[in-house]
Amino acid sequence: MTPPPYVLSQGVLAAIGNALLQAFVVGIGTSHEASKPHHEARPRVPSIRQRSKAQRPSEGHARTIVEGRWGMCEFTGKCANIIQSWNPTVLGLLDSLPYDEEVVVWGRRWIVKTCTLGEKHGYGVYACEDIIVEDSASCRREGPTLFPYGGPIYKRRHWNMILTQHPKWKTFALEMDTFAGSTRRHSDGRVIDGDPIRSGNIAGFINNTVGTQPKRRANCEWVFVEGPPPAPYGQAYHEDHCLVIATRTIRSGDELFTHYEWN
Ligand SMILES: C[S@@+](CC[C@H](N)C(=O)[O-])C[C@H]1O[C@@H](n2cnc3c(N)ncnc32)[C@H](O)[C@@H]1O
Repeated sequence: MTPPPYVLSQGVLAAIGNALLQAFVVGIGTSHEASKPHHEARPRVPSIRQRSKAQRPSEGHARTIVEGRWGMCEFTGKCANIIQSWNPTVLGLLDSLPYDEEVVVWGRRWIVKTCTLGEKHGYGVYACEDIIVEDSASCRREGPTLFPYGGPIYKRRHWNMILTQHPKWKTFALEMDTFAGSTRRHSDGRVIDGDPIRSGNIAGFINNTVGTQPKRRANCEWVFVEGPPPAPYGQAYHEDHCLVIATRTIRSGDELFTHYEWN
C-alpha cells in the first residue's frame, strides 16, 4: 500500500531537517571532531614565498621560512616525524646559511654568493681554500669529502604528496636510492629534501655544468654512502647518507659545479 503523500513529505522534511542540523552543529564546532582548536585539528600550510635577496637568511627572515615549513606537514606518521626531527646542525650543517659571508662546513671554508652563471641563476658555492685532488682520474669517487647533501629524508610516496602542495620543491630533491652504490634496500626510494633554505643544505647551491657558456667543468659530484655519516655528524639520524666529494683540484675562489639533472 502506498503511503499517503503527506507521510512522504514528512520523511523528506525530517531528512532535510537532520542534514541542516548536522551542518549547523559542525559549523559552530560542537561535534567531537570540531571541538579541537582549529590549529590543532589541521596545521596551517604556509604559502611559499618567492625567493629574493630580501628573504635570505643573512637578513634574518630565513629561519621564519624554515620554521614555517615545519608546520606545513599535514601528513601523518613517519613523514611528519622526520620533518619535526630534522636539524641541520646534527649533520654538521649550518642552522642559518648566510650569503656573501665565509662559513665553515665540515672543516672547510666556503662562501655562498651570486653564481658565475649570472644573477638570474641565483647563488653558487665557492671554495675559500684550495682542495687538492692528487690524481683526478684515479681518485674519482675517492676525492676529498666536501660536505654532505643533507636534509629531511622522505619515502618517495610521502615526498610525492608534499610535491602536490609544493611542486617547486623538487628543484633540490635528491633521490638516494637511484645512486650507484645503493643496495636499493629501500624499495620505496628515499628522497632528500635538500633545499638550502629549508634544510641548511649548502650543497643545494651547487650549479650544474649542463648548458653553461663558457663550458664549466665539473669539479665535484654527489655520492651515496651506505651507513651513517662519520662522527660526530648525525649517526643517530641517518641510516645512509649522501656526500659531495671533489673530483678534481678546486682552488680558492673556484665555484663548485657538478653534473645533475634538473627541470
Ligand atoms: C640546485 S639549484 C642551484 C642553486 C641555484 N643557483 C640557487 O640559487 O638556488 C638548481 C637551480 O639553479 C639554476 N641552475 C643550475 N645550473 C644551471 C645552469 N647550468 N644553467 C642555468 N641555470 C642553472 C636553475 O635555476 C636550477 O633550477
